[in-house]
Amino acid sequence: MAKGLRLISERLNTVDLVVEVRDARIPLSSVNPNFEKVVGRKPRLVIYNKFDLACPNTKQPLMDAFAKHTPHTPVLFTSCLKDSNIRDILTYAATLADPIPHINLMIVGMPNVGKSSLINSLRRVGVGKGKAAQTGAQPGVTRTVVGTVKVLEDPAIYLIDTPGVMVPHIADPIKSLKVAVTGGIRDHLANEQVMVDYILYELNRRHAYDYCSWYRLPDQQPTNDIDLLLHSVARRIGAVVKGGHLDLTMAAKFFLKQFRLGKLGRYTLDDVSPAALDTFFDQMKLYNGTSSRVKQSDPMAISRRQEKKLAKLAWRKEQQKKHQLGARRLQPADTDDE
Ligand SMILES: Nc1nc2c(ncn2[C@@H]2O[C@H](COP(=O)(O)OP(=O)(O)OP(=O)(O)O)[C@@H](O)[C@H]2O)c(=O)[nH]1
Repeated sequence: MAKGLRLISERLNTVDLVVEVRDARIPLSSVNPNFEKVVGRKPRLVIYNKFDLACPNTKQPLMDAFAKHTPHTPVLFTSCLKDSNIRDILTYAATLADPIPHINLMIVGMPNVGKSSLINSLRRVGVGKGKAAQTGAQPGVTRTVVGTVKVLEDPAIYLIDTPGVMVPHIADPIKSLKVAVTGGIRDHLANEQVMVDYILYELNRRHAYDYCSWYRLPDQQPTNDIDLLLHSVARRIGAVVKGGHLDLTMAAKFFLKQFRLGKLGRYTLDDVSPAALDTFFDQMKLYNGTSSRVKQSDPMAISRRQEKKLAKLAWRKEQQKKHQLGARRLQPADTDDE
């Protein structure tokens, strides 16, 4: 994480446009606040990738929020699998070509959001060339800066690939579950059955009950019981181990994969209501230093302020003491003078 941020900041001065890739299924949770501090006010294009897996209704509220809070930051919704809207990225980057003779783009984002896939899509669409970056279903495939790759001839546009940058510790357990179910955390670090339980909760909350018939749940009725679901899934896919027992881990892995492939439907797991988006943008402004408000949510910021305040108080007290001491020292002389 620290290495990733360091690599980004080292290359930043050679970059004309930062292309920040986010996962459209978790448009708020796939943002790394530390990254805001590093990239700050550099020209940026925000990409909501994997839009083919996200709820289509979330596009408009997100666009409205961008127009309201950061009107100079363009935002695009892409799918690297279908190369949809990829040309729009090149078209936007090309607008920077005057006066810059060739444009350097840097692709950044959390693990597994599709950075490498985007590089390959851009090359396919821009210069008709094949794979330049390795992709993978598990996070952390992009490890080092691959170098620069040309994605358009005229005007010349180059790309730098960077490793995914992950928040070191996501304090909010729901946020970390969202990142995990969308593939942002390596599966062996997150419990599959817990992830499936969360997906089940989200499906039920949305009354998305198709799973009941697909996996032949008893009486095709929705359930909150993860065991019941996993037993039905295991039976349906024939996940049986020695002795005829059902393999619930295999069932959980299967269900998770179905969700990630969009087979259970298109879902956006973050709240994109106007109020939630206002809060999100306000927080981001605090991180990248474009807000005049005090950073209440960051205890470090408060303690630093308090530290300064205390230092000021201590200095004043010191001055007062010196003053009093000086006054006391002067007193006898004054008396002498009398
Ligand atoms: N459905 C869908 N899948 C995508 C899309 N973009 C990428 N993927 C898949 O998501 C997975 C991760 O893609 P990568 O391009 O390797 O992601 P990355 O951000 O480079 O990942 P790291 O190397 O972990 O940083 C792969 O299985 C891709 O096929 C998309 O737009 N839609």
